[in-house]
Amino acid sequence: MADQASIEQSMNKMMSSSVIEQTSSLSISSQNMLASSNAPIVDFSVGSMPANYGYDESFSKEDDEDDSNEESSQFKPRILIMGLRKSGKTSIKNVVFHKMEPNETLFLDPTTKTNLEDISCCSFITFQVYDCSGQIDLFSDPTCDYNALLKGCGSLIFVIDAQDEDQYLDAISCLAQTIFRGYVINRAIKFEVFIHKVDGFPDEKKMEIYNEIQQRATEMLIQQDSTETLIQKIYLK
Ligand SMILES: Nc1nc2c(ncn2[C@@H]2O[C@H](COP(=O)(O)OP(=O)(O)OP(=O)(O)O)[C@@H](O)[C@H]2O)c(=O)[nH]1
Repeated sequence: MADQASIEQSMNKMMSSSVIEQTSSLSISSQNMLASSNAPIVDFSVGSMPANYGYDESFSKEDDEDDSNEESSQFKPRILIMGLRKSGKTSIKNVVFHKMEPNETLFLDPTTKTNLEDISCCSFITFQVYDCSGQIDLFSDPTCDYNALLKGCGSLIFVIDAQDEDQYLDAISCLAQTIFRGYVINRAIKFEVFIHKVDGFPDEKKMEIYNEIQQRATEMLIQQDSTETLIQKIYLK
């Protein structure tokens, strides 16, 4: 099992890479999202992964020790990258994990199916990254077992293209749907929203986009919450 401090270090590295430096990150804690109003606030940050980060609740350390290498590989911490088409998911993955030059991302082909990759930062830091295709809706694709995918997911990164005004509202709506459905399947998922492609925008515009996404996503989540629970806190990081 990977050392938590090392995973933390590698994730922090990921967050400081060049692509993400140009990306405003709005982090939403699922525990806070739909928690009842008197529940404690549990802030999530990249530096605070729980011990069972990315594992099914049913998975225990003993299970890991008993399993063969092949079997235990399915219990590696998992990160899911989702978002509409051309939002920049594969670019982020390649720049962060494969040291691709940002300008080379111009030539990436569209992702047509969910790509799973094992990432090894060193011999004992490994995790899995799922790059989902923005061309298909994960929740209505009969070939995708989204239940299993989300159940074993520790963190879900949703990428929004800040430059694509045509898909902007659709992206926020998809984000709200994804959070809502993901939370039903796995309450431990940590949701990270990357407001991407803000390079070239003045700070004022960045903040405008940031606030709009936060506000609209909050409204949509409140609408979808059929119980009496409320979004308790959304915070910026
Ligand atoms: N301006 C700008 N463009 C970017 C950035 N990151 C990625 N892009 C461009 O966005 C386009 C789409 O990037 P992809 O990574 O293929 O997007 P995707 O979300 O994986 O797309 P699908 O395969 O359709 O799901 C490419 O032309 C990238 O060069 C960024 O930070 N800024």
